Amino acid sequence: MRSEGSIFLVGPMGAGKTTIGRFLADMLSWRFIDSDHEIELKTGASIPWIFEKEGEDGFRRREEAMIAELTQQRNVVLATGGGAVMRRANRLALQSRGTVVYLYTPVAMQIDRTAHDRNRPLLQTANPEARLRELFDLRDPLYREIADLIIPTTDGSARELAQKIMQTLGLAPLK
Ligand SMILES: Nc1ncnc2c1ncn2[C@@H]1O[C@H](COP(=O)(O)OP(=O)(O)O)[C@@H](O)[C@H]1O
Ligand SMILES: O=C(O)C1=C[C@@H](OP(=O)(O)O)[C@@H](O)[C@H](O)C1
Ligand SMILES: [Mg+2]
Repeated sequence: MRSEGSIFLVGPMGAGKTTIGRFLADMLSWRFIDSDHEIELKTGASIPWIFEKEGEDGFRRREEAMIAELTQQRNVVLATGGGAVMRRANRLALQSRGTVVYLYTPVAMQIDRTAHDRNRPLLQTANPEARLRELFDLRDPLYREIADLIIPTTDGSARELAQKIMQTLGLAPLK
């Protein structure tokens, strides 16, 4: 396991990648980058808009280009989107260029954390729970395949989980 370079957070929607990533970057005084946010800035459009106009394939193309770029940066905490691991090129980039942390989160908890958020196009369906279960079955093995570290998010606040990641990786807080 590498204790230098960058930290890449992977896991399903509602795992807390964006929230924990911010705390972690702040504690390490590293830059925080959210892949989805960067895609929105570069495209000048929201994630739902991209899915609507270009379909999931269009989004995945943009995401792959973004992950290729962002994984080259040093000393950053990168929150990926939940589906980034679906593309092999992304898995290779994440695995080879930094420390990958899988935020393991059961489906029931993902449901609780995403229920009121309309910004995840894949969950705008009659049965979001079934969709999350389907995605979990497909993706959990891929998250595990590239993870250097697996942190369950079932206990602890986002801040506490960021602290736990830092301690487990042997990284000292700068503040
Ligand atoms: N450990 C946690 N405990 C409670 N709520 C959390 C935790 N981590 C994240 N959340 C909440 O869950 C929601 C989804 O978090 P987010 O960081 O957007 O997840 P992701 O980026 O993995 O999809 C947010 O409202 C966030 O505040
Ligand atoms: O799981 C997915 O396929 C997606 C997860 C989202 O990011 P979060 O995991 O941060 O919600 C976002 O990239 C997009 O809506 C697709
Ligand atoms: Mg996110």
